[in-house]
Amino acid sequence: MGYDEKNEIQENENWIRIGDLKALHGSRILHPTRVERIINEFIQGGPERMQMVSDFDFTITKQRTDDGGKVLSSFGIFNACKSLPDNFKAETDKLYHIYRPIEIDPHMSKDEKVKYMIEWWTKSSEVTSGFPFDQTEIDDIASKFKHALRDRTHELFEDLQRMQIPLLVFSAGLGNSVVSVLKQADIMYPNVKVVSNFLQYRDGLLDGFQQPMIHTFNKNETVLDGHEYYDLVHSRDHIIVMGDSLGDADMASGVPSSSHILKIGFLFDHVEANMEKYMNTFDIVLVDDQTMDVPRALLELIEKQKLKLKNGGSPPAQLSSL
Ligand SMILES: C[n+]1cn([C@@H]2O[C@H](COP(=O)(O)OP(=O)(O)O)[C@@H](O)[C@H]2O)c2nc(N)[nH]c(=O)c21
Ligand SMILES: [Mg+2]
Repeated sequence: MGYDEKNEIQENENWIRIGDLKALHGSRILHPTRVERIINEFIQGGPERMQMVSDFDFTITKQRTDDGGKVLSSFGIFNACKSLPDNFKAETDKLYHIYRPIEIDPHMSKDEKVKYMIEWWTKSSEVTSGFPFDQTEIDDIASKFKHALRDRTHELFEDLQRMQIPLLVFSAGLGNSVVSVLKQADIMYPNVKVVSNFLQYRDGLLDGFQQPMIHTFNKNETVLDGHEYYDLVHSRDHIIVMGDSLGDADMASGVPSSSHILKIGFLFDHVEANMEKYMNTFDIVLVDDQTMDVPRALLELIEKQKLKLKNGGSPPAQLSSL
């Protein structure tokens, strides 16, 4: 059943109009009435019902930096490590050129792609084996990218921590790089969980990635089955999903069907060619927005309402920047 039909909450004097939300003024929204309704549902449900799920590469990191510097992906950070054997780069490049076109092939179905993606991650894991490797190499390179996080990422993570809202950072990339960037940026708070591919060691040598393998098409909450994180969040049915790739929009599939999900998509490349697909996939499309201002504005509304209820009256003045 579509969200519009449910009409669970009533419009009242606290109803927030989407047109009044300054943070959304530059965004593209296909179904504003639906988005307005979800936002109001989130506000009335409060932080206790919220969870956030975010992609890492080019969602928590920027798609474009102020100085034009390239931002490496989590796999890119690993590949830039100096001690990797000579044949490693050649082999991973070869795999990339075979499988990346399949991953983004608009003519192949998702079901057909899955087996190729499993093949890619499996071969990549095999190549990442049999040589010594020290995590400090990743840390040295990752330290350069702690400044490439979207503007106000620190504030967003602080908001989530203060409101005790769990954040799942989902990456089909390399978890060691993701965690390293977040730790060095001092935002790896206890409410942040990274689900990704982590390096595994055997007898002091690399032994591929740990299970379960996270690839482009299982990057969603179904892989959390049996995971302790699932127990923590499965009752939180108000979900903000953030991503920069179309596949990121599915990251919350696997949560109960009654959940209300608001998907925010960051669009940067080939804006005109991609716009229609992004608008059909994400509820809110942000074009070349290198900040966390929109998710923060939503959280601010939720927090403001909670404080208002607590104080039994008006919200405090300092929370009225919207
Ligand atoms: C197995 N493998 C996958 N990728 C890419 O890494 C991406 C990670 O996927 P993601 O976590 O969805 O991040 P992103 O979409 O924000 O980048 C995939 O979409 C693949 O294109 C890979 N990239 C590199 N450099 N090396 C690899 O071995 C490799
Ligand atoms: Mg991404």
